[in-house]
Amino acid sequence: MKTIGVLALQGGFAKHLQMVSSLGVTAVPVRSEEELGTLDGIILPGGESTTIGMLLERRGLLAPLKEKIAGGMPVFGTCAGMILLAETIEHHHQSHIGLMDITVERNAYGSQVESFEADLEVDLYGVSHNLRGIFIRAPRIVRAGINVEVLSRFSHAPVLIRQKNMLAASFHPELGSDPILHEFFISHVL
Ligand SMILES: NC(=O)CC[C@H](N)C(=O)O
Repeated sequence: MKTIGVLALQGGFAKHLQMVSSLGVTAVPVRSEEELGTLDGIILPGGESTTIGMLLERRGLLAPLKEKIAGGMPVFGTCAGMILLAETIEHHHQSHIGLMDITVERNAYGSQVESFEADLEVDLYGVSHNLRGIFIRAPRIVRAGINVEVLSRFSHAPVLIRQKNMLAASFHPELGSDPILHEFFISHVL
């Protein structure tokens, strides 16, 4: 039986826990280094990336988490979780994991229309799937390195990407009704 951790320091971790559990997989909140040890994979939720990064550092979790992911632990970062994974965050100096070969711009989809939904086509290895993407003060991927696979785009920018054991979305798949990306993470990335 697989166990998926959901980083539960701040932000939208509850819906991720629910979605993973609804797929019949054990989901546990993660708040300490000890809790990292027993996981098959981890989800980094949306929220405020500066706060999550600061709490990761304060709790001594940043270095061990980075080490685990660099060592191959599967990770799925959504929104702020994707920002934490990005190698470069434009215009901001904040604590982050920095292992994905991407540059992101925080809150990049405009300050007036801060949140929106869009119909996305996601390409899950030959199987194309329509998904409603919920974007909440979402980051934009402004650069993706050659090792980064783009699984979906919205208005030309990648919004769902994979680099080896790391999957990331600039939107919130846990807030929709379709668990396809959680299923994909569990079956293909794990
Ligand atoms: N929904 C989200 O996770 C928003 C991310 C947030 N704007 C940040 O920069 O951290």
